[in-house]
Amino acid sequence: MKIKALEIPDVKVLYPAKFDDDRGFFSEIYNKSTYEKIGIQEEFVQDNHSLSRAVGVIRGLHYQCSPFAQAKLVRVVRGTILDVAVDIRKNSETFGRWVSAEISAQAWNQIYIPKGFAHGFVTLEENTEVNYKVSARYAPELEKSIAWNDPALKIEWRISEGAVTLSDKDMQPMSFAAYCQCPDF
Ligand SMILES: Cc1cn([C@H]2C[C@H](O)[C@@H](COP(=O)(O)OP(=O)(O)O[C@H]3O[C@H](C)C(=O)[C@H](O)[C@H]3O)O2)c(=O)[nH]c1=O
Repeated sequence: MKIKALEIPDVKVLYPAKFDDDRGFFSEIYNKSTYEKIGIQEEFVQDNHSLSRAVGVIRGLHYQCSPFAQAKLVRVVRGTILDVAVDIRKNSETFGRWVSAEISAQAWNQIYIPKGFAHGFVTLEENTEVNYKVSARYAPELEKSIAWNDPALKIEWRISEGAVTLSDKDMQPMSFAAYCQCPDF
């Protein structure tokens, strides 16, 4: 499988093989032993699927605190997202830096995001459906949000601020400065 390490090498873009034939195609979209060999050791315990109808839907930046911190393996089954991961590990040399990658059904790629990152994406096509595995169950009481448009992070979302659709939760996030006062990783 082709792998592309991003500027923060713990975050990887994966390109699973896709076997086309006259009937259509076949692809192993996850295989524990294959993924362990490339360093993805987590046991994934939950699969998520979200549909975002509009272009410019931003979901994020989210993370769960220990003991339910989540590694994520994200793919897109319809449409396209710009996926963003922010390093929020206080002792990391890339603390506060972010990486992004375009993940799409067309490219048939995936992005692996370890624990210790705040995660989000913006949809770049209508009716985009995202499937992702997480390594810990949903724990809403331990879930936190950092502002997607925090000036301290300067994330390039490729969408103008006026064209963004957010959940109520994502309209009341904490600032990155507030996170830095009491980091969770
Ligand atoms: C995340 C989650 C949500 N829910 C319920 C809770 C709400 O009633 C509803 C929508 O949840 P929320 O608005 O938090 O969904 P997203 O905004 O897509 O959240 C996700 O956005 C970014 C991309 C992430 O990386 C996280 O996986 C997750 O935080 O689904 C569940 O029942 N289980 C879950 O694991």
